[in-house]
Amino acid sequence: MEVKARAPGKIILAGEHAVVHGSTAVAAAIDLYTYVTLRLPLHLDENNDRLTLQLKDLSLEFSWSVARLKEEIPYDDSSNFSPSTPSSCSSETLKSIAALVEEQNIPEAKIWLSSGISTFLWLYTSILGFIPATVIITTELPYGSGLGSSAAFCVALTAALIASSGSDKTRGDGWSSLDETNLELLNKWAFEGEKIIHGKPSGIDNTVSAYGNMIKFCSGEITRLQTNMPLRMLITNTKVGRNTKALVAGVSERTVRHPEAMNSVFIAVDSISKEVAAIIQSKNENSVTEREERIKELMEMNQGLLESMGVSHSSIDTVMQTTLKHKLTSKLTGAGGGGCVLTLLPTLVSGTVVEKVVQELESSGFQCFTASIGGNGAEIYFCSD
Ligand SMILES: Nc1ncnc2c1ncn2[C@@H]1O[C@H](COP(=O)(O)OP(=O)(O)O)[C@@H](O)[C@H]1O
Ligand SMILES: C[C@@](O)(CCOP(=O)(O)O)CC(=O)O
Ligand SMILES: [Mg+2]
Repeated sequence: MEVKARAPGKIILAGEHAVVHGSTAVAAAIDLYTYVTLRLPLHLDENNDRLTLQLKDLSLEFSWSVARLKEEIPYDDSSNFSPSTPSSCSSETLKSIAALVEEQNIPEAKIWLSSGISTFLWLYTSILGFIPATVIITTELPYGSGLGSSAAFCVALTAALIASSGSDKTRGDGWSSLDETNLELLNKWAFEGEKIIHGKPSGIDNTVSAYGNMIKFCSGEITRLQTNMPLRMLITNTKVGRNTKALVAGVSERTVRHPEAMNSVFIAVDSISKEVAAIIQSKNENSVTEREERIKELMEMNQGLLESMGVSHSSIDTVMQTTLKHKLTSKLTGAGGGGCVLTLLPTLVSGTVVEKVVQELESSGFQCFTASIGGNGAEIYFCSD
């Protein structure tokens, strides 16, 4: 049996990092996806007892004997493996899983994949149990750049696992969404996966990847945003590698050192995000240009506050200065420290200006692209046997 799933990356328009500390944030899905193909054998075969993970874009394959996974990963014998009860990975289990990942001799230059592979083993064995399969992953998202590759990976993988474990294998034509109950379940499991990669995620990335569109998010509360405002963003990847877990931990450490000052920052971010959400949703009482001007100013303020949290980077400053020369406003998106930067492209900005900005940014070694904002969330596809 073969099931495919896909889940989108995201941009955070306002509120990253502060959202981990209870502030509101606004995020939107983008049309860049992570795809998972899950192949389960039709009949269990004694000669094939392997769980294989192929990361196609990286030409890497990892494989474990299922019997060995069962020996090493603690599990509760009394429970039927069931996707219906999301639970956290204990530190004891994570330690055993990390040892299984370490044995795979991941190339040193790709060691950042370890947390993703651990997450794979944990989500797979928790949801499907110890059965052989081949799982193939491809992605259109850059890894570790602020566009939510970790969440798209967790969401797409969980969607494929839930789809293949469930009784409801409604075989619609092409890609179809999950029903509300499964979507909620998927989101909970994906959040548990994100915890292994991020340490202390807010849950905004997995939520927007699972549900799609545009959301306002605060302490796990989700508001789906409806908008008729054409929002165009240029995305610039500084290609400076960084790691969300370390950046999130850095902000928490700063918060311990300066609780009052940082809490004031988080309160300010909360107001900014709420205002961004209100502008995006407002129904034409202001012209698009006026609304864009207000969003521009709020992005500028949000970027200043992200700088005060210590998550910006000289490469981000370069993007800011380059775009500002053309009167365009930018802010980092995601965890910062490098990664991707968003630049608002107002409706009235000319194509020539955009071309010029892109040319300048690319001559500094950055990569620019646009993505469509606010598309579908997680989807599944049952392939005929
Ligand atoms: N397709 C994938 N396959 C395996 N691991 C992945 C994949 N995508 C993301 N990851 C994991 O997520 C990590 C990147 O997540 P993170 O630092 O949160 O950045 P972002 O989510 O912004 O891309 C990678 O180091 C890897 O462990
Ligand atoms: C910094 C943060 O707000 C977003 C991280 O996004 P990304 O992993 O950099 O794509 C963390 C979180 O909300 O979990
Ligand atoms: Mg991430």
